[in-house]
Amino acid sequence: MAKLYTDKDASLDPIKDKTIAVLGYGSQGHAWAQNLRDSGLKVVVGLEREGKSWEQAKKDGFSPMHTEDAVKNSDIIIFLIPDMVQRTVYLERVKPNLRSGNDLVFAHGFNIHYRLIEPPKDVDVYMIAPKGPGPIVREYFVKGGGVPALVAVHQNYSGKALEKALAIAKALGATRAGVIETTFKEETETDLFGEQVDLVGGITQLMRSAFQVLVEAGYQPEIAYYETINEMKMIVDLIYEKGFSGMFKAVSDTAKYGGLTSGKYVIDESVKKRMKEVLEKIKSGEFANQWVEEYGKGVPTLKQGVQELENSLEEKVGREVREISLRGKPKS
Ligand SMILES: NC(=O)C1=CN([C@@H]2O[C@H](COP(=O)(O)OP(=O)(O)OC[C@H]3O[C@@H](n4cnc5c(N)ncnc54)[C@H](O)[C@@H]3O)[C@@H](O)[C@H]2O)C=CC1
Ligand SMILES: CC(=O)[C@](C)(O)C(=O)O
Ligand SMILES: [Mg+2]
Ligand SMILES: [Mg+2]
Repeated sequence: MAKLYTDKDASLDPIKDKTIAVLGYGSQGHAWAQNLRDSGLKVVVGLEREGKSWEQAKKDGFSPMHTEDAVKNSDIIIFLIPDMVQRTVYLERVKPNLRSGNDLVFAHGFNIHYRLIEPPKDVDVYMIAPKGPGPIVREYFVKGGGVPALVAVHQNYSGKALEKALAIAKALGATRAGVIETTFKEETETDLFGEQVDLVGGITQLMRSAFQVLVEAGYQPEIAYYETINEMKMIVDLIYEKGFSGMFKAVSDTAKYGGLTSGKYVIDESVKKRMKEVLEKIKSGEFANQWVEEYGKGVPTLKQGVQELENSLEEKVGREVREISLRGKPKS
């Protein structure tokens, strides 16, 4: 197994006297800023303008400042703004204020790997990539746990980049679980692949298609929602805690037999073949170019997709069904 870093392998010493700028106060930003502060580190929040994030940061006890001021006042600069925004913010606000010996830190390798950001030689460039959504990074930390993370070093000017990456991972709570070392290339390509074919894209489409088949066949939408979408969480929780075999142990033999046979019939080799095409587009940079172009046009495809999803029957039914399910979910 890959080397696993846990709490005992990481120390906050290399960064305890540094000031850390967290740029962005969204999904990851709010979690990092608060976790690092609660771990005793000196954190400033840097934002472009006064708005929703600014207000939220103030509510959480920070005194947010404009991006360039946060950069001027810090040693370590963490990019927790959307991937497509990072290049412009880097060129306009960060680079002009960067000092030799500063650190540029990322939660995902996109901008460095695809060379949208090309840092000068005299800074450290490293990454701590949590393998979970921002709100969970905060929630687990508050409850005494942590979301696992990957660390990677792109540029090691100080010779201490890995130690600092592990220190931040520790302050985030990630070493309470475990941290594995990777490269910017491996993290970027696998993260994009996972979210596209599986975590975000694949699972959504799988559940929606199953829901639609039942509804189109005349079954009640609420029944279809329970069966194809709502129950997924319980199945995934079992996989998360006990693996596929553990999940199989919890379901009936009928489900095991039908699942094994029909599962492989529906998700067959042709699906794997298209997954490989997706991976190739990620590796070649084609996906990155496509996304940059889409962003430049004002994200029309993204907007249309989100709109279609929001207006779908599965979302409408889901809002009603979730109320019922959440009522039964134990509070903890
Ligand atoms: N969302 C997640 O759970 C995960 C995100 N990541 C990575 O973390 C980084 C941050 O992602 P998220 O937290 O999802 O970002 P987000 O979309 O939640 O970021 C919102 C923040 O960025 C600021 N922002 C938005 N547009 C801006 C603009 N044009 N100029 C300047 N600031 C702007 C907002 O004011 C807000 O504070 C990305 O590199 C992402 O790939 C990595 C792991 C998981
Ligand atoms: C939450 C996460 O890890 C993702 C899916 O990769 C992301 O939000 O980019
Ligand atoms: Mg991810
Ligand atoms: Mg991602």
